[in-house]
Amino acid sequence: MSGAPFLKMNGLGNEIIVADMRGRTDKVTAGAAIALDTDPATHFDQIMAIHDAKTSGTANYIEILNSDGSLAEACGNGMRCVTQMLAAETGKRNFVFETVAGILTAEERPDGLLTVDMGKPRFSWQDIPLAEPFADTRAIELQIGPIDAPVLHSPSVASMGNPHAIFWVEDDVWGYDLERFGPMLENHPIFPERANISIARVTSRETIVLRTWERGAGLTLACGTAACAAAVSGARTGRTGRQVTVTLPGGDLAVDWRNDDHVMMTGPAELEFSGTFDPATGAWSRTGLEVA
Ligand SMILES: N[C@@H](CCC[C@H](N)C(=O)O)C(=O)O
Repeated sequence: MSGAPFLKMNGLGNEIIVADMRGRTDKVTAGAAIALDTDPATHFDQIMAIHDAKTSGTANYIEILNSDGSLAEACGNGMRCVTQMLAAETGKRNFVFETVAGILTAEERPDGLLTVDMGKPRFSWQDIPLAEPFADTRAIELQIGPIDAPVLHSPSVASMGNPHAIFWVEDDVWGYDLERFGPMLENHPIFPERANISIARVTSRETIVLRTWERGAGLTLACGTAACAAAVSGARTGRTGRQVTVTLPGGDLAVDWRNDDHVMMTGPAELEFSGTFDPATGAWSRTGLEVA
C-alpha cells in the first residue's frame, strides 16, 4: 500500500505522532512504531492512528500505540493533538471519537486550547485491573524500597480507560528516582496489564504537581490520563477539590471532575512537522515544516 501522511505533534511535550490511516484497511504495526521511535527525528511517546469510523455518529476510530509497540486504551494529550489536526483540516470545533475504551467527545475552544471529555473514572480493582481484590483503591498495599522505610507506598489506583497508580508524596516530586522505580512498578505483578506510574504532590486544594512513568513509553514530559487519574484520586481521598490544575514537567493541564462523573481535561497541542510513512515498516520522509 502507499505511504500514509502523519503529523509530528506534542501535547505539553508528550511526543505524539498523528497517523492519518483514513481510507485504508491496514494498521500501524508494532514494528513500525518501534522503528519510528528509534529514529531521533520521529522519537515519540504515542502514535494516534486515525481510522475511518466504525460506529455511526462518530467521526473516526482512533487506535493508540505506545513507543514499545503495545496498544493503549486512552491518551489524553494525543486526543488533543488529533482534535487540533482535524479542527484545522475541517474548520469544525466539536468531534465525537471512538477508541477501544469507548466513545469520547473533544472540542477546540475559541482560545485555541483543546478540551477532551475523558469519560468516567473507574475505581474497582477488577476495572483497573489489579491481580487481587482490594476493597478500597484509594490506597492499596504496595511499596518500594526497604520494608521498614519504603520510598514510595500506598498508591491510589484508578482507570481512565488505562491503568494508573498515583504515589502521593509530601516533598519534591523530583527527589524520587522515577527512572529506576517506574519500570519496576509498571511491571509489578499486582498490575496484570502493567500500569502508568505517577508521583504526585498536592500543593493546595486546587493544585497538584505530577511526574509520570508511562506504561510502554517510559518517562514523559506530560501524561493527560495520569493528570486525570491524579485529579480524581486527589478528590476521592479528600486531598483536593474536583477542579484542579495539574503541573506536569511540560506544563499545566486543567482537570474538572464534573458532577456527572465525567472528567474534562483542557490543555494545548502543538504541530512540529509533517511527513509520510509506511505503516508496515516505519520508513518515513518529511513533507514540510509548520508552526502551529
Ligand atoms: N500519554 C498519554 C497516555 C498514553 C498511554 C499510556 N502510556 C498507557 O499505556 O496507558 C496521555 O496523555 O494520557
